[in-house]
Amino acid sequence: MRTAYSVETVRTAERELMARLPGGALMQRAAAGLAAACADLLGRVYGRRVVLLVGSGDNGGDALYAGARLARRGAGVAAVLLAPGHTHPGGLAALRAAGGTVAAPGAAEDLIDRADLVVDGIVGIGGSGGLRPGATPLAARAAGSRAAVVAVDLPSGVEADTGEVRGAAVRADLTVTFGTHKPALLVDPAREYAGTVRLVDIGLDLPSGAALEALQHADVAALLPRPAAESDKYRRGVVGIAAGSARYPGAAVLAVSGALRGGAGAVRYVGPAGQAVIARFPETLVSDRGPHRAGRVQAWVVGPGAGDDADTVAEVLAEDVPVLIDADGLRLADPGAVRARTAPTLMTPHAGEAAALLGVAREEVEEARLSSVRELAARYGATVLLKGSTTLVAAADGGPVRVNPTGTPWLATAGSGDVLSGLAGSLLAAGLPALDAGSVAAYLHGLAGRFASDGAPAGAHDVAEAIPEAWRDVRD
Ligand SMILES: NC(=O)C1=CN([C@@H]2O[C@H](COP(=O)(O)OP(=O)(O)OC[C@H]3O[C@@H](n4cnc5c(N)ncnc54)[C@H](O)[C@@H]3O)[C@@H](O)[C@H]2O)[C@@H](O)CC1
Ligand SMILES: Nc1ncnc2c1ncn2[C@@H]1O[C@H](COP(=O)(O)OP(=O)(O)O)[C@@H](O)[C@H]1O
Ligand SMILES: [K+]
Repeated sequence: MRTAYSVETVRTAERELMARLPGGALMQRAAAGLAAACADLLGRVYGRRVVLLVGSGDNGGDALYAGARLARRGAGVAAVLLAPGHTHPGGLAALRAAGGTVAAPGAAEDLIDRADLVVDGIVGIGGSGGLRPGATPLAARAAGSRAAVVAVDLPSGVEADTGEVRGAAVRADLTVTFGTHKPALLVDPAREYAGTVRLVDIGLDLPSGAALEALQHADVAALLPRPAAESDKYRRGVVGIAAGSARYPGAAVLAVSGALRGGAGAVRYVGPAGQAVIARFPETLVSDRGPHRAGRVQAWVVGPGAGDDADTVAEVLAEDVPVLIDADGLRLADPGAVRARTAPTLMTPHAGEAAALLGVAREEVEEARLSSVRELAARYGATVLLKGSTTLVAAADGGPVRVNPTGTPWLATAGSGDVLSGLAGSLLAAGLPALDAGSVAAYLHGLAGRFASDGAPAGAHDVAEAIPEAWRDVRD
């Protein structure tokens, strides 16, 4: 499991460690890791031109000490001091002692244009808000130059704890982060500014309460349902799909296609698209009765392509089994009925649907994905999976938010959300708790999207067909 911790937790862990180490030792560890990453990127250090953008805090100190290490290996290193009266004194002395220089006022732009590497030590976890006016043109110049840009700890200008970007920010090719990932390195839009992320171990002792968790293959493999010798289809779980309408029969077919590959022993379908479903998937148990009388299921999926069928949504919400609400179901569900449920509820909005539920503009959700998903989960007393460029899954009672690492923008294709809802519903029916069902489904779905597209456009049905390949990839 990959984890990310809040700034507050990082600071506490740093304080505890610093109390046990000689003064400055932690910064030396950070600077050594940073210099090594820069050297790897440069390939050859001797004769290279390096520009350090140095802010007023310890982030600038890291950059200066790393610059000193590169200067000792023969690089030409110049520091641009953004707050000249407030530069880390030890770092500056080390740079000078190693033969590095401080850029003359007005020389920064030219230096950046000729640099091989620009190191962003403007601000790290002490930052708030976007870049200040003095730094903005330098960050833009670096982005437009041929130099590689390495961010120290975080790309300056992003919000460490939320992944929000509230103004100008540095665009890095590589971010070298210390001790642990910070949420901004895993959550869009900030994640996109970070480039590749390299974690340097500085010996921090972190507690169990991470802000974010990202499942990896081994975690998912341990959670995947697997049939035992004595399993039968009912013991493996039956998932009910209440989806589709005369207008959108395809949503039902796609939800079923995901459900059939999600580990449940059987898929039961109720709704007006039974003929389309059975024509494509003859193994589906199609019922022409409402959810209440369709026969036992261990979890329901309601909403994909449901049109305006509010009665079916209400009927499903009244069932005392886990329920996944997607698409039209999110709009039709009575919030009071969702909150009143005692069995698990998993809601799977995209940013537009989440915005409608929160009563804000879509852009606000996209800019603040982490706070949006937490807010929705708390308001509805449900587990919420927010889809999109960074898929997040939050439980109602707080705790670490799961961030999905496998997605691909090729998944942004009509109907792929329907496949995800069926897949996650199937995992719920197989007995996974809602947080696990949502995050495992997102993981497999993202991987299936990658396999299905392999760099070219793919349809939602291709994604569904690639789920077994994703499953095997995780299990192997
Ligand atoms: N505390 C520690 O033990 C360690 C800290 N390390 C480094 O120290 C950094 C944190 O250092 P600091 O606490 O000094 O904080 P920063 O260096 O991140 O920020 C320092 C100052 O920058 C100013 N600032 C805030 N927002 C700004 C913005 N948007 N634009 C420009 N300036 C802004 C503020 O005056 C703030 O106090 C970490 O990110 C990491 O790079 C590492 O050396 C590892 C050890
Ligand atoms: N930019 C993106 N990067 C990665 N995944 C994305 C992106 N945009 C959409 N997705 C994924 O594609 C799927 C689309 O689902 P959804 O928006 O519900 O579409 P539909 O309603 O057409 O099925 C979701 O799994 C979502 O996370
Ligand atoms: K930085």
